[in-house]
Amino acid sequence: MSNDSYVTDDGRTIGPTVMEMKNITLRFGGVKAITDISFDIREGEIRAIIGPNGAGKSSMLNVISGFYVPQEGEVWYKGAKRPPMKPYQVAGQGIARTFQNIALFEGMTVLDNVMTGRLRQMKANIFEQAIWKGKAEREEVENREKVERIIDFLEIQAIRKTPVGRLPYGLKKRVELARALAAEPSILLLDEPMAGMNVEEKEDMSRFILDMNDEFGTTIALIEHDMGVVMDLSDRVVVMDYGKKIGDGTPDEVRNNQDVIDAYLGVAHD
Ligand SMILES: Nc1ncnc2c1ncn2[C@@H]1O[C@H](COP(=O)(O)OP(=O)(O)OP(=O)(O)O)[C@@H](O)[C@H]1O
Repeated sequence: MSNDSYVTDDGRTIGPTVMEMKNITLRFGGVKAITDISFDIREGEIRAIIGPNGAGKSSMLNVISGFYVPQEGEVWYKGAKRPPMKPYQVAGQGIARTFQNIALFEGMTVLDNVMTGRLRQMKANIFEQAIWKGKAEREEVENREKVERIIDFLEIQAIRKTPVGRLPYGLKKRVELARALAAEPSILLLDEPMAGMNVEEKEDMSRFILDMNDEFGTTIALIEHDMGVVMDLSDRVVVMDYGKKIGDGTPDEVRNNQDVIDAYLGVAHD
């Protein structure tokens, strides 16, 4: 847990701890997917969780987003211990996520999909909308402005009115990112954002993640299988292997960690 701030070499401010995982253990019957893992996420940073197949990355992402409640350990968010919560409650606290298998409304346009990301911010209820049109209209205008800014930012203006189902994979991923960003999350969780992408798409996605963090100050936590892509992107990296944490630090620290090298080369464990 850290209360101080620092400025990175590229001029971004990394703030105090916003989320802390304390001694998390998660079991599925006899299988221990996560064993006693602790780490923190700081405001404004890009934090990656990496590891080989079956390391427990998805399980960890699902603990953060409330899909799984661990048998042991605590999740601390904004200075308070989080009680067991449903995923929608976690989302309500400002933790947005994307999914590896893209969860968009295929029949809806790009614009409408991104607008759904704003639902949490829409305060006027149906009753208020009926008796106080002005408030609902003002809200609608404000939501549209925010959404249009994100659409411009992610360079998807040209496909605003296109049904998502017609888009290629790389663009769908970008729309999903736009929708998550529209929620103005305190933490944005990305589930293997580069999976299934070609080199060019990976480069685009890396750039958007970096720019997003820079422009909106969004705190980003991502899980990724491919070690290469996250090293240029992340401020700090947690490395998991067989459900355990085997490394945690800057990309350089992690790259030179012998346990990490062994895990990625498939060296046998004790
Ligand atoms: N719902 C579940 N039921 C039972 N076992 C599970 C479940 N989800 C994950 N596991 C097991 O937990 C371990 C960690 O899996 P997890 O999917 O979290 O790893 P991962 O690092 O995300 O892997 P990958 O890179 O292959 O997606 C594996 O042994 C997996 O078989």
